[in-house]
Amino acid sequence: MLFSEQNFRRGEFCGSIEVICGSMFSGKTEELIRRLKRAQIAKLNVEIFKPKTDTRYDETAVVSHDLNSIQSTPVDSSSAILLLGANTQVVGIDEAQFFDEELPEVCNKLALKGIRVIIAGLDMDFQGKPFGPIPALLAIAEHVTKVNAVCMQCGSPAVYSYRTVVNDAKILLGEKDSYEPRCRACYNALG
Ligand SMILES: Nc1ncnc2c1ncn2[C@@H]1O[C@H](COP(=O)(O)OP(=O)(O)O)[C@@H](O)[C@H]1O
Ligand SMILES: Cc1cn([C@H]2C[C@H](O)[C@@H](COP(=O)(O)O)O2)c(=O)[nH]c1=O
Ligand SMILES: [Zn+2]
Repeated sequence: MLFSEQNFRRGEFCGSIEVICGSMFSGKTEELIRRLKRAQIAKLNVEIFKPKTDTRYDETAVVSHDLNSIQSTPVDSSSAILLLGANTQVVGIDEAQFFDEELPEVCNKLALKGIRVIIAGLDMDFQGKPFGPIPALLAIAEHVTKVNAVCMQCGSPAVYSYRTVVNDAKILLGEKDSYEPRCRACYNALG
């Protein structure tokens, strides 16, 4: 589904929250970058944030698995997003699952200032459990896009991120070395 750059306007107000969720490799970051680059082309002021801890591909840029990228500001809490993003027109946030539980309220405050807030994050962790602030963000968003990866076992649409290494920690940064997207049947080893 394609998104227009402008929300329905009542007077000058155009704030909104969009969430892009799904498993690893489902295209969340690519969709986030696509929307943010279109906002930049439209000459809107855009501020992009990611968790400071996410240094997988780059210290500062948001980078997709296909190495598409866009510059961002790494921050260590959602309060920094409120501080640094309050005077812009569009705020983008990647890897939102790693932020604290205050993130939904921060996004709400930004949207109420008239800002278009676009968030990408994992809806489920490797155990298939809701991940961090994403469920609460899904509840308050105007627009939710759930994207699917391709199951690495059977080729069906994949909604789970299966961890291929033995490690029970909820947070374990990684890519194809430690995760593969799987469909419901393959994730649960059915059939
Ligand atoms: N199993 C897979 N299913 C879908 N895309 C995959 C898979 N493995 C690698 N990719 C690549 O990953 C890209 C998506 O990367 P990205 O947007 O960073 O995903 P996400 O942020 O959801 O992890 C796809 O365009 C595709 O080229
Ligand atoms: C499922 C799961 C993932 N992670 C980590 C692994 C990656 O570093 C990111 C997700 O990145 P992507 O852009 O969505 O591919 O999250 C984790 O720490 N714990 C998990 O359960
Ligand atoms: Zn499968």
